[in-house]
Amino acid sequence: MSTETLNFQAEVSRLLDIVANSLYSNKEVFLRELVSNGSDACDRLRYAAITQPELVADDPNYRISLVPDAENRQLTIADNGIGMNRDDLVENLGTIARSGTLDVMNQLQQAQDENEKVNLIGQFGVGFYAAFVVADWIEVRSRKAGESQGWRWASDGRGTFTVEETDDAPARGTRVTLHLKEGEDEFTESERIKHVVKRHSDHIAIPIFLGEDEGAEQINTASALWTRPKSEITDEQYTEFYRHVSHQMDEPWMRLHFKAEGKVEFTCLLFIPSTKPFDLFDPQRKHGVNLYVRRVFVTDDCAELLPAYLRFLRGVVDSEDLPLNISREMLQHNPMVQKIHQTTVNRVLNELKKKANKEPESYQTFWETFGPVLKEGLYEDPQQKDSLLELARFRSSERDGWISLDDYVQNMKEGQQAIYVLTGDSIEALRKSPQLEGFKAKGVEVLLLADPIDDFWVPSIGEYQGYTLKPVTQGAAELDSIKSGEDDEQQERSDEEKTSDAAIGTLVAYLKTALEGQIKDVRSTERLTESACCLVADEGDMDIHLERLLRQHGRMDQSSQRILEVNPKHPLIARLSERVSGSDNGGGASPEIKEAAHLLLDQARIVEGETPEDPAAFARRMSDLVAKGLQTGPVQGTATAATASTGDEAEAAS
Ligand SMILES: Nc1ncnc2c1ncn2[C@@H]1O[C@H](COP(=O)(O)OP(=O)(O)OP(=O)(O)O)[C@@H](O)[C@H]1O
Repeated sequence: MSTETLNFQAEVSRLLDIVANSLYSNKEVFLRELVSNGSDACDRLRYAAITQPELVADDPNYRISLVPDAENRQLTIADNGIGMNRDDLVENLGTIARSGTLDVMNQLQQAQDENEKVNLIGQFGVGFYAAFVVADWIEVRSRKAGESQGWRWASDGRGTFTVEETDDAPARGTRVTLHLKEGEDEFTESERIKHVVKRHSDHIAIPIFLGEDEGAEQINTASALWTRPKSEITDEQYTEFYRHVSHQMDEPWMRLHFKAEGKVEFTCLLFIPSTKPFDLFDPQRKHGVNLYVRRVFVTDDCAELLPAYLRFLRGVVDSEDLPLNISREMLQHNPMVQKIHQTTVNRVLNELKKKANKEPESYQTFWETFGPVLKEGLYEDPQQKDSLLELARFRSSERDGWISLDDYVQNMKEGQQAIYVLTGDSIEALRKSPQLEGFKAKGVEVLLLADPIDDFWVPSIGEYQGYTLKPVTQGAAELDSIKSGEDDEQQERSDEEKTSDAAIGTLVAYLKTALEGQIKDVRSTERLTESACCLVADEGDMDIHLERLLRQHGRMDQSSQRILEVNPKHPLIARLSERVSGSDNGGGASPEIKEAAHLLLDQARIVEGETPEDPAAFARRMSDLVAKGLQTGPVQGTATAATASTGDEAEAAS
């Protein structure tokens, strides 16, 4: 078969440019990446050989060899792992098959800081392509285990690569030959190579040799890192291992290394990254923990091993008890896997609690990065609800920074029966929500929740320490029973206000009639202090923000009717009450007031982040009122009950 010349996927070409520039200061990592690929290839073959021992019969000892050739300025990285055939070469070394490719490419182009770029590249697993930082061109010769045909792939990393059959491939596995650029001779020097391997690849469990002949020297420890005693592992070795398993280049934020003994025996070496992996919100929600059985890699895709809400974990779980030839299907309902799952979740959550107590500031950065994922557990894992609630941190209407539920409970007012929450699209918008006004006036703290997941877990939580979690947008505001410490003043005000109770009652009745069919009810509220009106959900109805989210995602097509609450102390409402109840302007329902009723509802909808049901009618009403306001001349002073009615109504629309 003749030579095929193929184009790199467009993203690969762009990536190659970025890699060449941004990895340059850290170029020795190419060796780590290629050794890591060789090790993965051996791991995969070892697993395949459990059911097909003939694949390795003539060469059962896995190894990686680094072969420098100073004379020709070449370095070859060879492994006797699984190998690649033509299609594998084209697919693996010509494209980036990962989801989220474009996203990361865009982030890469926008990244300013070198470290940020290196980290993004690391998350992406550019692995192999890093070799173009030191090589002009690269040849890959490979023969897949169990196949007879060998293949040669070659490229100078400038847009195209070639693939052809070759007789010159290894008996099994892959040989990557780097034709080093001028000036990169250091990577043919034995001492330099040994140093780089010791530094970045000592944790690799497959032996790495310098040279291929009889006298080849093994230059790594070659025992699985997680099996070594903790006291013998340095921080650097842990970090390099983390980078190997996570394909990220950042520092791990936390590590957890333990051996579970008892009914089920296994070793765990887990890490939490310090930066967000680019696919954290990928719909597949896969975790990054590899399953090994007695040091043999089995799969990186055992969903049952860990819950999706811990998918930011990276590392390995190595079981002593599972059968080596276990299939995916068998893993699904395996009681040992379930036990490993439970034990590991408990250990991770406990470790997080310790971190939260000992290093609260560092814990907050973790929470900012992974809190939205951890919160998924609040409705997916009822067993861990209490632990997760203890770990959760929140923004609050009363304080800056993050607070825990315990902090909240300690700050509750006398008579307060619930933990109040408000969900929405952003913390900034929530801080301005009219629903908070009454709570703020009484100094009652409200938790502000702006992650999409919040709408889902809040209803499922029920209580924390005997207090119900309650959205402030739902039900009556219950503020009467909470003491603010200003009760005398409150008393005085309420005497004064009683006079207008009847008038407000009439307005409420009138609004109900005017807006019939559009709302469930109208009521006077204490919830508001500055705004004229707002919308709330009836007790037992779905939260307004949750409903909007579901509608946006096509999971719901109807919208529930809401309750319009009006603030009796607001000048506009007071003036409307007077007009409706009667003495001036003939009383009752003048067309002007009917228009105002619609404007009240529409402004409440707008504040809620919704659109008026009939935007054209809203615009017309508003223009009419403003025009009338202008005809009667400038409005004097601030809006009070004595202000011209048209001025008030114009304000209703603003
Ligand atoms: N020595 C090798 N033997 C067999 N396959 C290899 C080898 N080197 C690379 N590959 C294949 O090429 C793919 C891409 O390698 P690359 O180093 O670019 O990314 P990677 O981050 O290692 O990929 P992944 O994270 O998916 O393992 C690998 O996933 C593997 O399938």
